[in-house]
Amino acid sequence: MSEAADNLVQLTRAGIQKSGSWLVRGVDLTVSPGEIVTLIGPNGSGKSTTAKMALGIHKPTEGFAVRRHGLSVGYVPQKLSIDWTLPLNVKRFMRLTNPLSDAECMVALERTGAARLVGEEMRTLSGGELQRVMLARAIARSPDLLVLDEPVQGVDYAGEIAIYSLISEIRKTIGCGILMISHDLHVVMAAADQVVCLNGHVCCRGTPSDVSRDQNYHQLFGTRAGGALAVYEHDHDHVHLPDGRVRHSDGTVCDHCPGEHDHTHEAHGISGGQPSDETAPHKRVAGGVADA
Ligand SMILES: Nc1ncnc2c1ncn2[C@@H]1O[C@H](COP(=O)(O)OP(=O)(O)OP(=O)(O)O)[C@@H](O)[C@H]1O
Repeated sequence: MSEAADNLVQLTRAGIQKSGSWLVRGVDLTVSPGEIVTLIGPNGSGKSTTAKMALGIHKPTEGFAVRRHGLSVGYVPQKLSIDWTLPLNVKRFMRLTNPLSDAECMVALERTGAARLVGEEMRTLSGGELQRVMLARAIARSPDLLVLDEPVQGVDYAGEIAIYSLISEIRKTIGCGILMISHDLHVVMAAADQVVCLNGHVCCRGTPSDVSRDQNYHQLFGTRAGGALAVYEHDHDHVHLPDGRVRHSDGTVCDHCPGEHDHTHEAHGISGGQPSDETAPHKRVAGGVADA
């Protein structure tokens, strides 16, 4: 079987023109099973339009969009067109477009950590809860391809990390390919296998570290780019030495320290250099998000 035939979706020189203007043009893109591809770019750069070409919602004006035969897709759109004044609980929402059994609803909600919300009114959910419910609805039928348009909107920073971790877990358990859109640069870059940076056309592309070093990426995002490709660092005010002792930031060393050490969690750009010796702060990737 050819490589192309293994792809869930493939865009080739794809573009969309409306009223004489190109919304996006010349996009080459593939998503394979188990792969996370992230579209980044400023507002209006064509991310949603590109995703909609991949989904088949928009037909390319030029180029091609090819989906694998019989492809099943789960989609979390950027906006829901729901009248929030009407009563609608989570279970009914899950079934709006999907004839799911109670058990199927619960399995999907459990997978996204939202089972306790099943009887809640949609309009009362927090940003993070809403995203988990939308994810549950999208994965309820174990799709081959999951398309997520801004999956962390309305979610605070800690919640973002949890959601990206969940997305990474979903990719592993379901084995689906994921096309994800974000204009956030920080954690999302580290969560992807491939990054496609759009600005009406493909500005640059590659692995997260390729893109973070690309001149075009830096020109597009300026100073924001420097802090991108964030991994979730766990910084300590102290260093654990190889012999088990602890050295504090003031240079003092002790054999055993009672009480808690101060730990802070921050996102840092990978380009800032990798810690390499025992003096480096402990470092881990947020929730295993960057695990390929
Ligand atoms: N149906 C349409 N008709 C005309 N123009 C459109 C249509 N849909 C999108 N556009 C325009 O195409 C451009 C790309 O829009 P798109 O929604 O794809 O961008 P985006 O990168 O997803 O933006 P954002 O980050 O703000 O969500 C924008 O200038 C938008 O106004």
